[in-house]
Amino acid sequence: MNKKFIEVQHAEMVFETRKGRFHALHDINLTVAQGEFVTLIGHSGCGKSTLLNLLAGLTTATDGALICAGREIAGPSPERAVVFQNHSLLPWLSCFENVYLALERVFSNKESASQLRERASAALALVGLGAAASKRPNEISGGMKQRVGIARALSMEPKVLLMDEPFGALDALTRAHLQDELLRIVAQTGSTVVMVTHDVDEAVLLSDRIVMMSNGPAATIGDIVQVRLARPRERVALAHDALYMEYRTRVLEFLYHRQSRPQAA
Ligand SMILES: Nc1ncnc2c1ncn2[C@@H]1O[C@H](COP(=O)(O)OP(=O)(O)OP(=O)(O)O)[C@@H](O)[C@H]1O
Repeated sequence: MNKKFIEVQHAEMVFETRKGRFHALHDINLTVAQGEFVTLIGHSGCGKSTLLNLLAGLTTATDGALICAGREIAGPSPERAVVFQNHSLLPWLSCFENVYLALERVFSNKESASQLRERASAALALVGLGAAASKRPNEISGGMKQRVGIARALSMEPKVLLMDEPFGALDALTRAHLQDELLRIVAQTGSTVVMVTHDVDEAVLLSDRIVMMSNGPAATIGDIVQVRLARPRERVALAHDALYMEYRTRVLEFLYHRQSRPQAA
């Protein structure tokens, strides 16, 4: 297993704004092992999405280096699939067609239409949506829409799955259900995941490591918690687990004692 599958070295991000330069991220250093599940947590506006966007190649760091699978991240790539909070499905296409369209854009010159159809069906089955493949987004629930977004990302068989608060807009029960689904999917696919979250329980339940970011400007990694809870993880059993509580407390202490909420948030 490659322990340095993703490497972020001394990354800086400065935005040029109408009010001048805004130093969002400072000296970010992080390595992510292949198959590792890493969450980024921190107060609103600290730069979690900015860091995820750098990993996605949607923006470029103003300094430092970002490397994935031995190559510099120079732009977006299907190797690093992104799932956003807003599922961004095309409403006039079925679930199947939404996944298929994304596959066609990337792989149509390498794979036949029947191979792509197989891939799309397999990805929908993986997220438990095989039976809903022909439905349009307005015919399914918010949780199901988000699962289509995850299926679309997984259908690319990405090296890395980047998720920006993928369950942020869902109610608590749907969210819990999708977290369990994600645990199952990641166990099955062995995906490397970097996920932004605001939710401490979500971070402890899902992660191998929780990366805790300091408040901006010039936000950086304040501390990292290594979560040594055995997998598979079961949420009800963990609710009484002393180690789970300890990790939870460590993250809460970081967020509310060491980095209290910024005034403007
Ligand atoms: N394109 C941009 N131009 C200027 N400033 C930006 C830009 N993108 C982000 N910022 C600023 O960088 C900081 C970090 O933003 P970012 O969205 O990464 O935070 P976040 O931790 O993901 O927040 P939230 O949890 O609320 O989504 C914020 O102060 C934000 O205003």
